[in-house]
Amino acid sequence: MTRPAIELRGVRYAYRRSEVLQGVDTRVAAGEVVALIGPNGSGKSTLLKCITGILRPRHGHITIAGEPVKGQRQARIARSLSYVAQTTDAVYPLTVLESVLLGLRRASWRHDPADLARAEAVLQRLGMADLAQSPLTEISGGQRQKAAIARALVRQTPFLLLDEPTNHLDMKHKRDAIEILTECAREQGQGVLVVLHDINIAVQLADRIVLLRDGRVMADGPPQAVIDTPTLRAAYDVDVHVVEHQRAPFVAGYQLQERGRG
Ligand SMILES: Nc1ncnc2c1ncn2[C@@H]1O[C@H](COP(=O)(O)OP(=O)(O)OP(=O)(O)O)[C@@H](O)[C@H]1O
Repeated sequence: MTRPAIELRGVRYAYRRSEVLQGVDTRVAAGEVVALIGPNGSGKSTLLKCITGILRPRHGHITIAGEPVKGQRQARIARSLSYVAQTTDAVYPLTVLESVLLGLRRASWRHDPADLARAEAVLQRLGMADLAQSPLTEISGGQRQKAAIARALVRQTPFLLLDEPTNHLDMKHKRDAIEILTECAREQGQGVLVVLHDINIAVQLADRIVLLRDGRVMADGPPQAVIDTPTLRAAYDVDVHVVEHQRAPFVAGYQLQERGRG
């Protein structure tokens, strides 16, 4: 039996006249981690927003476990997926714990003890238990990013979409985030789609990497099949060097351009 999946077929999206997504086909199956990479402006965040139903593509089809996103109410889509947006600025001084409980969006002012236990367990898992009572406006950018991840994890939806969830995190917290997202896929069978700029993290984390450039899928496959020197040079216009490290591709660095020397 095929696993439930998010499927995209021929997805096109334009904000105004310029088409930002130019016919994207890909899928994310339950239990799988897919990393979405590509240069700035290649359409990664737009693609995530199309899947969530925040943006409505002009052409193409998106289905979540066989149900078309088109025409579905946001609340219904939200039952199938959790979304962590790129910016996690705090506007309201909710505590970290309150913000995680908000992820459950219960229609009651009283929090169920089971919800509280679930939220506390997620904070514990992210190493944030000691910050539970801190206002979101008084914690660091990296801590706020982890609170946003916690808000998504507590919902335990079949699919998780995360837009650059590790960009404010230090090495240790990046490693923790990789481990937690891997657990979500392996142990809870969630399908994870994560936008990343750090290609080495994408290689460590993902079963498949989708490389987007100018709104088109340039490569889609296991890390070993997608990450190599010629592909990355073509995608990013940078003289990058990919080597092999622990039997996986590893971006070792890139050449700086000579500017005005000599
Ligand atoms: N609200 C908007 N209105 C108009 N154009 C937009 C809007 N949001 C994004 N764009 C444009 O759409 C293109 C794709 O943007 P998107 O944010 O999807 O790229 P991205 O791959 O996520 O980039 P980054 O890596 O910089 O986050 C860019 O050229 C961007 O300027």
